Amino acid sequence: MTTPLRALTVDLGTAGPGEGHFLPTDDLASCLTDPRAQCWIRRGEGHIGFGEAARFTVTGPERFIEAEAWWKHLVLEAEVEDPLRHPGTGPLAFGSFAFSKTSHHLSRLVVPELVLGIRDGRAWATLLNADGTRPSERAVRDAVVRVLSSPAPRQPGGGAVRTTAGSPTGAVADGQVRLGPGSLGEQRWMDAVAAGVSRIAAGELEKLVLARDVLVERPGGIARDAVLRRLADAYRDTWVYGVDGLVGATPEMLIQVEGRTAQARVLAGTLDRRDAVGQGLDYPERVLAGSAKQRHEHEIAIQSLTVALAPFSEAMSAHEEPFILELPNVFHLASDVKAELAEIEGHVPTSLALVNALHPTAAVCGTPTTVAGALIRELEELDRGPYAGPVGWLDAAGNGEWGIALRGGVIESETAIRLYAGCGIVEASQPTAELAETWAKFRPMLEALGLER
Ligand SMILES: C=C(O[C@@H]1C=C(C(=O)O)C=C[C@H]1O)C(=O)O
Repeated sequence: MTTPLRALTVDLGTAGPGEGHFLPTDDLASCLTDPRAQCWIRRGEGHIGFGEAARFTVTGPERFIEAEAWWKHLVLEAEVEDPLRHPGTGPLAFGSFAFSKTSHHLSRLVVPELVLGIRDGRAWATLLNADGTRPSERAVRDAVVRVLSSPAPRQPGGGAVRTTAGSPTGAVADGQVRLGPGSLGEQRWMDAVAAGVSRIAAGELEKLVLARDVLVERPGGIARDAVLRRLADAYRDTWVYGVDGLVGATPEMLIQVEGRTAQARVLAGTLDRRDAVGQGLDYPERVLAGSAKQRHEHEIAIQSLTVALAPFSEAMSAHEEPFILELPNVFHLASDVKAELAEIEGHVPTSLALVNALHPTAAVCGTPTTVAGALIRELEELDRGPYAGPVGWLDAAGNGEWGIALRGGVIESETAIRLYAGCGIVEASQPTAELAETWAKFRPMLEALGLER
């Protein structure tokens, strides 16, 4: 970068419908007017990025550190006017990182030209100029008006594909959405699970997470923006992410940093909601919190996070007992962990530095990490790409939110998207149950794509 970026953040006031609001909605997902927009949305708030001012791509074991160094340099050089100084205001990068250090997939930070955000009911926008000129307040407001008015938002399931009016899933009218196997068919994947169980029983490792992929082809086109809007609408308690071709709605937070406070949401232990129908209200509690297998799996996941976070923390707290996270497709055993970050050499670590220390947790890899990682490569026969890798954003101060890219997929062409789902395997795991669990985890994306299963 020869010319430093110049950024201006403008407070757009409270967001909401009706007179007196510059942003005429309090639901950020309805501002997903551009199919290529980058986004991070939860309960109608978050950020959407339009256009591109800068980008960094990287592979390998140092991907987080190299990306962090690039970002620090970029923002150090930039001229920033940010009267708000909230987490997410000022220059912001969306990011997605490969799960594996050996992946060919390009990890990336993408810095949009325009970021539109809502936080605690207040809207703001940041415009970045790459040509050395200072953005004016008028230019920021004009840019927001432009992205909101053109092109018009399409209907859910829209794009070139017509949808069946009144269909609860918006099933495609031409009935041509195809669901095909990924790198391993169902039987071979269950064989891999059985092999994983034997290796655990043999004492090689304690827990292993095995994933598989399926390919969805939609001849009328993958309507990326419509998929994201549907996920944001149906899965309000998840973080809905869209970074280039990677889209999904994750319930799992690797690390969230605001100033000196870091938070994580650890999940492990899953129950398909369909299996809970008619079983009584306390069924999820009994099956998840009351099961030694699920509690064991969960304990391993928490341990892996807290041990990795401890060197960066002055204090850490978590509830004694995990809680049940209720999503439209599954129940999870969940724990929130909060840490007060320590200053190291006069600085609080950036969210990306923490990602470097925490990824991969046992929730998506296993324990011990290196044994599980090698076994994943041996058994899955899959390059996970960005699936189960960190996805999120960071700002100039290092604040950020990095979810784990679960319950999502990668758009591979105009008409094809590859979906990924995995399960924690312990000694008591049964391949058929794990296969069923992957289908429950594919469900948010399948439904957003107009497929029911
Ligand atoms: C690996 C996935 O999910 C992870 C595995 C879970 C489990 O095995 O119970 C639960 C949540 C996630 O930590 C996935 O969704 O693909």
